[in-house]
Amino acid sequence: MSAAHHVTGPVLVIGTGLLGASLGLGLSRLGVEVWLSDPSPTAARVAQDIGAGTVLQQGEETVPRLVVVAAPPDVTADVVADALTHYDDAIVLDIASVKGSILRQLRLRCDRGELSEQQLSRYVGAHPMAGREKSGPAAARGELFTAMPWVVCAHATSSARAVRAATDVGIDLGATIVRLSAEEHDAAVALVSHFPQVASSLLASRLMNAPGHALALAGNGLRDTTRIAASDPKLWIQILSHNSGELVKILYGLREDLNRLIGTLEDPHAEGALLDLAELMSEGNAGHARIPGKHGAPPQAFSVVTVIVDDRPGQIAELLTAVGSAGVNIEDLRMEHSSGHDVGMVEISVLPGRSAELMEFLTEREWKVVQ
Ligand SMILES: NC(=O)C1=CN([C@@H]2O[C@H](COP(=O)(O)OP(=O)(O)OC[C@H]3O[C@@H](n4cnc5c(N)ncnc54)[C@H](O)[C@@H]3O)[C@@H](O)[C@H]2O)C=CC1
Ligand SMILES: O=C(O)C(=O)Cc1ccc(O)cc1
Repeated sequence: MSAAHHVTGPVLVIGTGLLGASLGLGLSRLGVEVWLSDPSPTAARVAQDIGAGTVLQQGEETVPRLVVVAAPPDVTADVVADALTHYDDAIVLDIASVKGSILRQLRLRCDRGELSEQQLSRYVGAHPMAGREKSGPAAARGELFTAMPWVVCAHATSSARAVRAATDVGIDLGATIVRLSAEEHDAAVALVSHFPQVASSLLASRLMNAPGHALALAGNGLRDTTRIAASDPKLWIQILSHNSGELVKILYGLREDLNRLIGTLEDPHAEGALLDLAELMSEGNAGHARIPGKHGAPPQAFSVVTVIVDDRPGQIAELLTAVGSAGVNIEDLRMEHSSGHDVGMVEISVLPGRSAELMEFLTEREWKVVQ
């Protein structure tokens, strides 16, 4: 398939894991010529097999217009520097989750004379705020970046051509462009990505020795808050250590809040203790309400219509078809199974103005709507 796009190939993707293969897949589908390279021949072959591009064979030369480095953060600066040196006209972009440490390593190379200013001007950092808990090319999705933020971090001497290319990749992949400096980026992701990862891992680690009967009671609250605890430790060790300065500032604040909470709960009957707890909860409500909705839209509270379905093949598909024929858009969907029962609860989030008519529509068609 070939569609209108801004990126001009050939594009060389170095590192063909989850992110590199997803990017290759997205650009290949638009008709851009994509070459793939990875020290793991298996990762490169799998990426090729899913349609992310063509493996660049050992010793084979290409003249890419754009190089995208999608390697782990630890090696990203080295791979970027090699690409800037080897391909003397290509724009080089990296998509690692941290930006400041990579830029600092590249600047150091300039200071040492290992990289010229002209070479550094062809580099721009980027970061798609899109991913999965899985790694490797087999988990790649061409639409991974659609409607997700794509941060472009131009540095003081990035050329206009390099910034344009980094932006064009995001636009072609359907992402939403955000421009930040590397410092602004690292402070922002420490708060909205790295801290949630640590919080989720800390929370889930409390479950390691939990008795089976306690885990059997787990509901969506626990599943929601521990989802990203399943992330790849190899990658996250690198992300957290590269952005430790920003993350530690947030953890100091958390430590203060935790100390305050522990103090309150140690004596919940003390004067002011309940007010303290109420404040904690309402501060949480206020923070949660500030998280933007889908596609960066303002936060929006949806109404949830809950339907009980039999746990048998085809039920969900029938329910979704019914919602579609009611002409109501599904904003979010989740399903809960109660263990030991052969029914499931489907929670359908819709715009608040549409829930009453959807409930009536489904009830009339004999769906078991929870009133
Ligand atoms: N996983 C996620 O959700 C997100 C990851 N990122 C960033 O994308 C980059 C790649 O992450 P994933 O694709 O998730 O990891 P991955 O583990 O799925 O893939 C990484 C690939 O890099 C290759 N690699 C290792 N050393 C290399 C080297 N020296 N040169 C070239 N390739 C090398 C590996 O063989 C592997 O195929 C990382 O920098 C990560 O911070 C960015 C946004 C989201
Ligand atoms: O799954 C999620 O909620 C994520 O936030 C995924 C993610 C992981 C790492 C990144 O650098 C960017 C995005």
